[in-house]
Amino acid sequence: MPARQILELAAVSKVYGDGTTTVAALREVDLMVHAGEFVAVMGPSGSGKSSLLALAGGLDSATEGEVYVRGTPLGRISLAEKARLRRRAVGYVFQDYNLIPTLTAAENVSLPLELDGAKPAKAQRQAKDALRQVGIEDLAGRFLDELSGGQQQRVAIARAIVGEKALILADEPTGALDSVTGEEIMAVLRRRADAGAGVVLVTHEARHAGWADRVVFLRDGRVVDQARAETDPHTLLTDAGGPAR
Ligand SMILES: Nc1ncnc2c1ncn2[C@@H]1O[C@H](COP(=O)(O)OP(=O)(O)OP(=O)(O)O)[C@@H](O)[C@H]1O
Repeated sequence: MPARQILELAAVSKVYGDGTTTVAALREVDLMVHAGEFVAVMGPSGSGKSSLLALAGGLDSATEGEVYVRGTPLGRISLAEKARLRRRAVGYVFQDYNLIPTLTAAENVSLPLELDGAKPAKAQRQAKDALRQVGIEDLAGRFLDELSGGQQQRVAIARAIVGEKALILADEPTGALDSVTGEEIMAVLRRRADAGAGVVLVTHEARHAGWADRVVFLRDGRVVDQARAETDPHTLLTDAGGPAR
């Protein structure tokens, strides 16, 4: 049986702005991520990595092409349906965390589940488990402003993995973490993929890409290379100076 498709970008282009000030952030990108697959996206600054992730998570819309999450075309459903799909199926780690400062760590993680109708006791249990996976279970009752930057980043990761999301999208999720904790987070993402999630990680760190099944390399909004992770990701970085496709 073919692996279940979790995410597909089909000829997706993204243009920001209009008139004379347009920026083509993505150009006809095709990408498929299956259940159980961990894909790393690498590329120079401005190559379109965050744009790709935002489109995959339904936070922004494609200018051309279509994004499918579990087979649902995001461009052809209502905003309410998109919000529901995002809450249920997609975990997103934002670069700037996007946490709610007036809530505790545990509340930040359980809130999306409760908004989606989960019973509070179950949501709190799942939140605690997610915090345990990222190594900060003991900080569950702390408010956000009582946490360090790295601890807040771990709360953001816990919120993305809670409730067994089908698709986990992580934009540079370890910037505030020391290298040992960063590796632990990679192991958490790897485990989520092994349990059946599709995982897409944007990273500058070749070391982290080593946890992925596949590395997608972007340049000027185009996919220029896809390598199995056995390829040393450094090779991709040094090849970046070659001609665009
Ligand atoms: N909201 C926006 N409005 C206008 N241009 C944008 C917007 N967001 C991104 N861009 C432009 O689109 C291009 C791709 O940006 P994007 O943030 O996706 O790249 P990136 O590879 O994630 O970069 P970095 O590694 O620096 O985070 C860049 O030229 C950027 O300036």
